[in-house]
Amino acid sequence: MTTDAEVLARLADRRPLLVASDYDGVLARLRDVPGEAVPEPWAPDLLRRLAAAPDVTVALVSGRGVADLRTTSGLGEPFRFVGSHGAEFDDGLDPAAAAERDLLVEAVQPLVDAVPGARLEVKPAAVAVHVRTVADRAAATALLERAAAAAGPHHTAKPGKDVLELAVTDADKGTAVLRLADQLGADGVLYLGDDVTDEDAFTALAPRVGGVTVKVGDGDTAAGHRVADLDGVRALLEHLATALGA
Ligand SMILES: O=P(O)(O)OC[C@H]1O[C@H](O[C@H]2O[C@H](CO)[C@@H](O)[C@H](O)[C@H]2O)[C@H](O)[C@@H](O)[C@@H]1O
Repeated sequence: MTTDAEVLARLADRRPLLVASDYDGVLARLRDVPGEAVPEPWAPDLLRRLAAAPDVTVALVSGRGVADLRTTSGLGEPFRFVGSHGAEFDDGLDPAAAAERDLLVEAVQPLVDAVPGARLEVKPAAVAVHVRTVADRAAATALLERAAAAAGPHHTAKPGKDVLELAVTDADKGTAVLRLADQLGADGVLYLGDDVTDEDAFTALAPRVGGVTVKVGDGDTAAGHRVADLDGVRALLEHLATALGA
């Protein structure tokens, strides 16, 4: 960590500081069953260490609903939670979204039931069609296409790792992170993410002075920095904690 060490040292001097991280694939290893994706053993204590530093806020920013994110991660205070790809802040979501989502469930559930290994996850403002455990990859691709068509153009399709989410809002992680940063009056923002929907956050933060974005893993990205995997996330966050004196 040569250049990155300098970047992190400069970031640590900025307060208030927002440390925002995607969950799945960054703080928790990807698993076949979403409910089993618990945090890496090092993550809770390291995040608490960061959050204990003066004027530092740690936020989890996920495609999961906030309630699911809290349950699966086992995390609570003092962290902030942004769920449903930015549609949910800590707790709140427009109740009308649930009714709209139920219509999506009616349209998509029969398609999912027809493909062995596929699973439909029902979230506060979206449904997620999971195909990680579909052995027939052509059938998996076809299912995602059919689900997108069944949802129609008035829903927001968000592709991810072996998943297609169909959301009833057009919220994204970029606007959500900027909103949280503005709420906090943040002078510095760190954002880590591994998936397609994290690109919205990387892009939103790119022009921001004091914004540092980190892509986890391979693939094209708008992020300014990259780490290879979850061990790289751990090293980076430990480095930041040390720079913060935490
Ligand atoms: O924004 P994130 O925190 O990265 O959440 C994105 C989606 O993560 C979950 O799905 C992903 O992780 C699962 C568990 O490891 C894995 O089985 C699945 O293939 C991945 O796509 C979660 O289930 C979704 O609701 C999130 O939107």
